[in-house]
Amino acid sequence: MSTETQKETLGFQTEVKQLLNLMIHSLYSNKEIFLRELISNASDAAEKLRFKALSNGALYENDGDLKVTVSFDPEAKTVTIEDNGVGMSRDDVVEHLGTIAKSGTASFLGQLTGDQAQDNQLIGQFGVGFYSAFIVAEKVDVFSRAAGAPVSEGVHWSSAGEGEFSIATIDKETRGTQIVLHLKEGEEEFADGSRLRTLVRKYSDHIAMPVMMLKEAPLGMEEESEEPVEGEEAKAAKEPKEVAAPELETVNSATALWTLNKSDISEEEYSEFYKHISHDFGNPLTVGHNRVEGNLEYTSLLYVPETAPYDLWNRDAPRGLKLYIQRVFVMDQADQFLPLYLRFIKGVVDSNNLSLNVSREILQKDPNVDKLRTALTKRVLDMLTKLAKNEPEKYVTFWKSFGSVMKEGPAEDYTNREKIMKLLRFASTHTDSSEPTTSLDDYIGRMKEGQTKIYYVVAENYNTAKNSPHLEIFRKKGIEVLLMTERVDEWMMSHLFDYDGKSLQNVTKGELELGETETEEDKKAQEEAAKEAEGLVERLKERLKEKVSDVRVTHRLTESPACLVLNAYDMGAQMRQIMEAAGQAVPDSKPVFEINAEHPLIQKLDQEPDEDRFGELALIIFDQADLAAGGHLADPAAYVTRLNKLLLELSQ
Ligand SMILES: Nc1ncnc2c1ncn2[C@@H]1O[C@H](COP(=O)(O)OP(=O)(O)OP(=O)(O)O)[C@@H](O)[C@H]1O
Repeated sequence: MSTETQKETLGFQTEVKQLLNLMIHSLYSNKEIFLRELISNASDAAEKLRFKALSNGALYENDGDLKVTVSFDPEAKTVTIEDNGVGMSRDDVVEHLGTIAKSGTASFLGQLTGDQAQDNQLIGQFGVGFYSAFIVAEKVDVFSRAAGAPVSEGVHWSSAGEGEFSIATIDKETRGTQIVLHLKEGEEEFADGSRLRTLVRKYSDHIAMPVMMLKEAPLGMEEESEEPVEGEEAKAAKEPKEVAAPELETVNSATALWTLNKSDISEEEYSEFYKHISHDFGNPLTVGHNRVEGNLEYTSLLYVPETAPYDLWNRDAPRGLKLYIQRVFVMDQADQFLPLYLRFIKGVVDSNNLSLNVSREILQKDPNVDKLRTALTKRVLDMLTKLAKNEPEKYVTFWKSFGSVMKEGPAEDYTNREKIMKLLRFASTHTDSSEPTTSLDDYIGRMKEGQTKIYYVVAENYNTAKNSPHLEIFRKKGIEVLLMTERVDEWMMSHLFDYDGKSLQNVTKGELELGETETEEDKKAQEEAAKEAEGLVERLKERLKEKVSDVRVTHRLTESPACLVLNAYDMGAQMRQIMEAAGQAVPDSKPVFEINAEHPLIQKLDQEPDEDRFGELALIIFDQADLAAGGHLADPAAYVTRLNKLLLELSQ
């Protein structure tokens, strides 16, 4: 290696240090994956060059034979992964191998607890990558030169993975990147030809780039041709050979997985390819592989991951599919091909309809992109529908990871609204569990005779929802109610009005209508109760006029004395909190106060002659109704004072 100039030592970004630590510990039991990660990067680099060279052939520097080479030296205890891809400039190296550019990394790493089991789970959300080299290496040397840059602009990066790295400028004849791992003590097993071959075949069989290794001659034997040889050729073959330079051979299949027929691909191969493109540790939950011919020609290989990445909520984080055009890699994170609410999908789309001469800007204008997006969206929704139908348990796993993102769907994608609604899952009073397993179709299948609406409640958490006073009458009548507790629920429901001809009804809003599940007798009894309580209602209206828009006798309650009901078009508590937290002005609205005229406390209230005591008691019942539905009192201290006063009086 030529002399090094401009050598300097730099510190890793704090996040890199943390990540390195985490990775080395949590991946130790799966350490061999470093090879997959480095080969993935090398193969990506070669594919990137192929694309760039379409518009600038000089980048090939007369070597268009793209490949990845793996070699080893048992004496020096090294493993080397080399590619002749795009390579990196000095700035690229500092940026890519010294920092983590992904937004949200710091806050993700801030969640680390020091508890290994818990932290190991977290790393699963992050994805592996170059730094996995340090699982097996005590020192890593990277030699790189960007394609097209002069020989004198090579870079040598070196680090022991302990907080800093050195970087120097060198001469590098060949473009691309060479990564030399100096194996840790105890990891020498990797400096072995058959071990490496096995790993390449296991993990990197179906990447598009050939992975080359030196041919291994059988021990103690000259290499022999397998073809039967005759005559002159046979004579020549028997003559002693010059010791030729060792030859490289391709170790993997080197055919991009999605170009094969489904029937020729094993589940394992699908999983390995998923890890190759996603840098995920785990297996995918499900995969969809389709080849479509005709006007719109494409192959898609789409994966649903099992766990959500740490930055799922960052709607600006880069994501999307890997785009290939006529088998040539064009770009990562092509986010034009799926709507945002499907941003968790990983995969590849390979199309024949787009021009290889594309950029992100051109893609935005190409009508074929819209067609592909429509087709791929449908594919994903069909894939999920199939998963829900055939493997409901897996579907619940999916829903727990990505359900809240899917809930952005009905508002974002009007065309597919019905399909998406079919995929929604909720907790429900029917299952008596917080697991989101009930679909709208399940609900409809269990509707009572005469029931025309789908009832739901939105609350901060499962217990508040389940124990909400608003559910009392539903429980009594055996009518199921969906329990919604996610932040996006109220927002989503504000975009949905009906499903399969049944309207969706929030049980805490508007007048309660139970349709034909109510008998004539029920209705008569309600009218009578209302009449009897007219006096009390008037008194309460007067007393609470600052706080409520109306007071009426309820028929929702069987056990609680009172509840608060929102007017049909008012914003619910959850949306209100979200808007307020975002600093938005929220219109003021007063609830309706509904009282259970049969409740002993309400009857006591009715009989209270002292107007002051009546007022105090009314306020307590009002605040309690708010509390029971998960509300946050406007003046909690005043409530406590009133209640204590009452308790004292009672104990005297
Ligand atoms: N062999 C290589 N040739 C060229 N660039 C490389 C190579 N290996 C890594 N890089 C650069 O370093 C970056 C960081 O690599 P790393 O493996 O840590 O992240 P990554 O998660 O693989 O990145 P990506 O999400 O793009 O795959 C890569 O995105 C790439 O730009």
